[in-house]
Amino acid sequence: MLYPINVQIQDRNVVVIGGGKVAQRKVFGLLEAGAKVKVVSPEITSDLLRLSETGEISWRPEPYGKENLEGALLIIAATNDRETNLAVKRDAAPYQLVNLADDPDESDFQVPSVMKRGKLTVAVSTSGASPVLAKKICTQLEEMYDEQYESYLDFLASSRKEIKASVKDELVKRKLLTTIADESFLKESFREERFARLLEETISEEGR
Ligand SMILES: C[C@@]1(CC(=O)O)c2cc3[nH]c(cc4nc(cc5[nH]c(cc(n2)[C@H]1CCC(=O)O)[C@@](C)(CC(=O)O)[C@@H]5CCC(=O)O)C(CC(=O)O)=C4CCC(=O)O)c(CCC(=O)O)c3CC(=O)O
Ligand SMILES: NC(=O)C1=CN([C@@H]2O[C@H](COP(=O)(O)OP(=O)(O)OC[C@H]3O[C@@H](n4cnc5c(N)ncnc54)[C@H](O)[C@@H]3O)[C@@H](O)[C@H]2O)C=CC1
Repeated sequence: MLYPINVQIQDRNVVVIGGGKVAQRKVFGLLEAGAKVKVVSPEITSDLLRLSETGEISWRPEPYGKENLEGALLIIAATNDRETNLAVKRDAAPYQLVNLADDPDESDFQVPSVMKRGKLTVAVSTSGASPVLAKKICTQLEEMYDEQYESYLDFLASSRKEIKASVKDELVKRKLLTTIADESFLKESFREERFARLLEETISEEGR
């Protein structure tokens, strides 16, 4: 079974071996999350070339060698050469996580399909059974969780901070946190005001 985590990779080193379509898709996702990406491949796509020219990625125009893995937190082997991909897995240190684009079973991690709405991230995995289905489910989720969730999550984040800072009783705190996650707050046009009133009432009741 796979253990899902959301990794903070801002400014962390990630090495991508291979520079084709699959490598490119992985690189785009990694850059979005702020990773420092190095691509190792004799040839790369025109989009990757552009990224290397602007300095958004570094490119080593050479075939894979073991030394390329040094200092990487995550490694993606996305060449079209199975032997090379397997060599990457073999050469990696035990503390490095390797993704093999052509071998779910040998991979230490798999890249899910992702749907984002501001602070909301939904990652869908089919454990390699059907990446197409994973993508389709994300598209359905995008309709279910539309644009209004972006500001709603910002509201929830700031309200939750206020609740944690000002309400002492654990039960009351839990009740408030559950209340603001109710759909009525999603739809409410004046939710900040409604929340402020609710918090004020709760605090004054607690003080009694
Ligand atoms: C195991 C995994 C490893 C990994 O890459 O991490 C893996 C493995 C393989 N994919 C293959 C094929 C395709 N992959 C896609 C698309 C995506 N693949 C992604 C992830 C994953 N793919 C991981 C499991 C995720 C899961 O299932 O939960 C996504 C979600 C994320 C991403 O890649 O960023 C991204 C959707 C992006 C989005 O959401 O937009 C498409 C469709 C398309 O390109 O549109 C096809 C063609 C159709 C088909 O073959 O089904 C093949 C066969 C290669 C061959 O036959 O040569 C293998 C190898 C094998 O199965 O052995
Ligand atoms: N995980 C996924 O989402 C998917 C995985 N695949 C698999 O991913 C692999 C790559 O697919 P594409 O990107 O479409 O292939 P591609 O043919 O577009 O690109 C292959 C890249 O690998 C590079 N390469 C080849 N040998 C190398 C070496 N020794 N060292 C460094 N780089 C080397 C080439 O220069 C090229 O840039 C294939 O094995 C395919 O089966 C395919 C589709 C989706």
